[in-house]
Amino acid sequence: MKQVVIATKNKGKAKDFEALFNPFGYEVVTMFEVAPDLEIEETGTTFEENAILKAETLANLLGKIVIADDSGLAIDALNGEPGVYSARYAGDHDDEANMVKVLANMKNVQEEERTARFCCALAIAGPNMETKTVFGTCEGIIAHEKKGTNGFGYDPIFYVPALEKHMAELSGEEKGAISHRGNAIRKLALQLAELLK
Ligand SMILES: O=c1nc[nH]c2c1ncn2[C@H]1C[C@H](O)[C@@H](COP(=O)(O)OP(=O)(O)OP(=O)(O)O)O1
Ligand SMILES: [Mg+2]
Repeated sequence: MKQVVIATKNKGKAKDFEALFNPFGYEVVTMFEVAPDLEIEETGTTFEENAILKAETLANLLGKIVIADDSGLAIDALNGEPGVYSARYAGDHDDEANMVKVLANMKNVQEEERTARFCCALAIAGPNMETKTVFGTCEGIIAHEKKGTNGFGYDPIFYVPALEKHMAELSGEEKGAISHRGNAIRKLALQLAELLK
């Protein structure tokens, strides 16, 4: 099977990418397989900067084409927080604690003010090519409680009005069709077949 290397150590994210790539005959390979001890510090202040950092670091190490994803949740009532710091919002990469913190900060926010979006910057880097980035978003509403067990991160508290479901109630395929990650990948689609051949 053809392979696509993703510079991630997030198993939920890797599953999202599998739903997006497997139908096209690509196996998803992550840092767990190719560089389990590599720690990439996310020092950027934008999603794009961090995606480029992750993609270029792993591409340089492996000498092959790598895709990286830096993503997060931007909540309007919290001035775009947690944003680039989504993974570290409540401390150290704890999805459960991050959701508790969002729900607490949104406690007194009225329905119409609960708008938010997931954002995803993808970077693709490799030998003898200029690093490219694309950006995708997915609009939704911060719910008052968690619902659903699929997905990862903030999916249980993110309500998707168009589908009348929380993101964590969607299958991988359903999520990919409307997600920030899916929307970003679709912007790369034309180049991907050429780059990953
Ligand atoms: O579809 C999503 N559904 C729910 N939550 C999501 C999603 N997409 C990003 N998020 C949240 C999870 C994490 O709190 C942060 C990503 O942080 P981000 O640094 O990009 O990923 P990460 O550190 O988990 O893994 P890695 O850097 O190894 O790819 O935004
Ligand atoms: Mg990260």
